[in-house]
Amino acid sequence: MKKVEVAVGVIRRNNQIFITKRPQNLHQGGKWEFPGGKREADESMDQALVRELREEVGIETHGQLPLLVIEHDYGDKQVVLDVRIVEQFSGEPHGQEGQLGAWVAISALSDYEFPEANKVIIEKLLERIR
Ligand SMILES: Nc1nc2c([nH]c(=O)n2[C@H]2C[C@H](O)[C@@H](COP(=O)(O)OP(=O)(O)OP(=O)(O)O)O2)c(=O)[nH]1
Ligand SMILES: [Mg+2]
Repeated sequence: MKKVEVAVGVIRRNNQIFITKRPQNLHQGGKWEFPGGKREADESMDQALVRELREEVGIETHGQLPLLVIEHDYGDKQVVLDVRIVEQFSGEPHGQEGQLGAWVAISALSDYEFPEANKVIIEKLLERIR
């Protein structure tokens, strides 16, 4: 099965992260996520993240810090998530495609339901604020 490469943005302001809810009809729908999406063939990961954050949450990204890369097999789909922290951006993030959005304290992220692959992302963020 082909691996789907996904650029994922952890949008951070102080100790809060902006998350959105995946539309029900999509893969892993109904769960919360860090905004992002598939890299297109003619793009770098950086470019893919800038485009996805513009399309999904309406911000302009000015800086990306690598956090981790996760490979996960959902059975029906194999993904490689390239997760970056975004602290430098302009505009106020909001669900630009009608999806719910929320600023959540890092310590409260574990109260939200995320796709399975996200467990390690949340663990790593928690380690950072400990
Ligand atoms: N954006 C995002 N995707 C995630 C997360 N965790 C996780 O397993 N995924 C998976 C779900 C999807 O299979 C894939 C992302 O694809 P996507 O549906 O967001 O892609 P996209 O925005 O380009 O949308 P489209 O091409 O389907 O319109 O990565 C996460 O935190 N954020
Ligand atoms: Mg997406």
